[in-house]
Amino acid sequence: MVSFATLDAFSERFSEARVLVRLDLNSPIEDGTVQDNRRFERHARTVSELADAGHRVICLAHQGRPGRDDFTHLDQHAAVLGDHIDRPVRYVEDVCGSAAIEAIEDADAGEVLLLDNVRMAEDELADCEPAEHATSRLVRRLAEPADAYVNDAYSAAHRGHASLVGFPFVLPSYAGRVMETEYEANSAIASREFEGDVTMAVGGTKATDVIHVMDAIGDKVDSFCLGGIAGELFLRAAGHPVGEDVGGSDRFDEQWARNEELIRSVLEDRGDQIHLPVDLAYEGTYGERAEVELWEVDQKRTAFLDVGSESIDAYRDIVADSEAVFVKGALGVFEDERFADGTVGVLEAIADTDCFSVVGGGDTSRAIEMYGLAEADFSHVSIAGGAYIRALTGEPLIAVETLREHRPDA
Ligand SMILES: Nc1ncnc2c1ncn2[C@@H]1O[C@H](COP(=O)(O)OP(=O)(O)O)[C@@H](O)[C@H]1O
Ligand SMILES: O=C(OP(=O)(O)O)[C@H](O)COP(=O)(O)O
Repeated sequence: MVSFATLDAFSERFSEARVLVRLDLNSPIEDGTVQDNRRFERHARTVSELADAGHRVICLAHQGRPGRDDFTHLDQHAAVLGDHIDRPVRYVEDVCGSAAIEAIEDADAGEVLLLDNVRMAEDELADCEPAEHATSRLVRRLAEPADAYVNDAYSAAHRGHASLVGFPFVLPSYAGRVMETEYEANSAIASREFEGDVTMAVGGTKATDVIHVMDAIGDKVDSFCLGGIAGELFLRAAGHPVGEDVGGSDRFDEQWARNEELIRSVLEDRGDQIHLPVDLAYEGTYGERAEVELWEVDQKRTAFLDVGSESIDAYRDIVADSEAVFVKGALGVFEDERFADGTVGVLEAIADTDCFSVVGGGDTSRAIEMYGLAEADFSHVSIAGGAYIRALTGEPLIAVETLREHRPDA
C-alpha cells in the first residue's frame, strides 16, 4: 500500500518555499480563553522544522463550528503557537481574501503566519467530494501563491473539508510530523501483527463509540479491560443490577437503549476476551472513596465512579503480560483524585512495561500529566479523538487517503 510522502521528501525538493500547513488547533475554550494543550505542542514540531529550514509557513486551522460557542477567531491560537515555537506567529484576520493573499506573498523566509479560522470561509464545510473541494474559491486562491501543502491535522483527517482534502489535487502535498506519527501509531492495531497478547483498556463516557470499536476489532485483541460507562453497561448485559441511571445521571439508559443489542452480541461473541470489573468504587457517606464487590450489589443506589482495587490488580496483571496495549477512555472519574485509581493504575502498569502502547482520547491522555506519569513511557499519546476511534477500527481517514492518492512522487 502506497503511503503518503513526508517532510523528508518535502525538504529534499523545496527550499524557502511558501507552504500551506493545515494544523488542528481545535481546543477547549474556557471563559473566552483558548486552553493550551498537546495539539499546540505537537504541531509546533512540524512548524518549527519548516520555519527553521527557511520556509514561509502559512498555517491554516479551525476552531469550533459555526453556531457553537467555541467558534472563534484564531488570534489567541497564534499567540499560544508562538510561545511553543519560540518565534512570533503573525495572525492574519482573513482566510482567503486579499489580506490573506497579500500576507502570503509578503511572507519572509522563516516567517510563520496563521490565517483566520478556516471554517469562517463558506467553502470549507461545503458538502462535496474532495475533487470538487479542489475547485473551490478557498483552495484555488490559497494555492495560487503557494508552492506546496502539508497536512499535519491528523485529528481532523476524518473530515472531508476543503482545507483537508482539496489541496492535494492542486499542489505537491506531504504529511507533517504529527500526521506521520499519529497515523503510524494509531493504525498499529489494525495494521501490525503483534506476536504477544494485545490488550485494550476501554472506558470513558462515550460508550457507543467504544462498543463499536470492540465489535470491529475483536479479532485483533486478546483482552478488553473494561471500566467507565461501557464497563457498567456490559455488567448490565451480564445480568448485574448496575449500568442504569441513578440520581439525575443520563449516561446509561439512553446508551443502553441505543446499543443493547450490540452490547449483548459483543458479550456473547467475545465473552472470553472481555474482563469486567469485579468491584466498583463510589463516594462514601463522609465523602471518602468506598468500594463494593459486585456480588454484594443488589440494587444500584449511587453512581459508581471507578473500578475497584481487585479489578485494578487484575487489569494490571493483564497489562504486564501484554505485548501491546491500547487505551480508549478512562476507567473512572480520574479528574477527582479519589476515583483516579483505575485509570492511573492501568497507565502505571503500561509505563512499567516495555510493551507497545497507545493512549488515545483527549480526556484520558490528560491523566498522564495530572498524575505525574512520563509521556516517554508510552509509545504514543494521541491528540486525536474521532480519528483515533476510526483508526482503531481500520476505517480509512479521508484526508489521509487523499494525501496517499496524490503522492507527489508516485
Ligand atoms: N464511571 C464513570 N462515571 C462518569 N464518568 C466517567 C466514569 N468513568 C470515566 N468517566 C469519565 O470519562 C471521561 C473520559 O471519557 P471519554 O470522553 O469517553 O474519553 P476520551 O475523551 O478520553 O476519549 C473522563 O473525563 C472521566 O471522568
Ligand atoms: O477536535 C477534533 O476532533 P475530536 O474532538 O474528535 O478530537 C477535530 O478538530 C475535528 O473537529 P470537528 O469534530 O468539529 O470536525
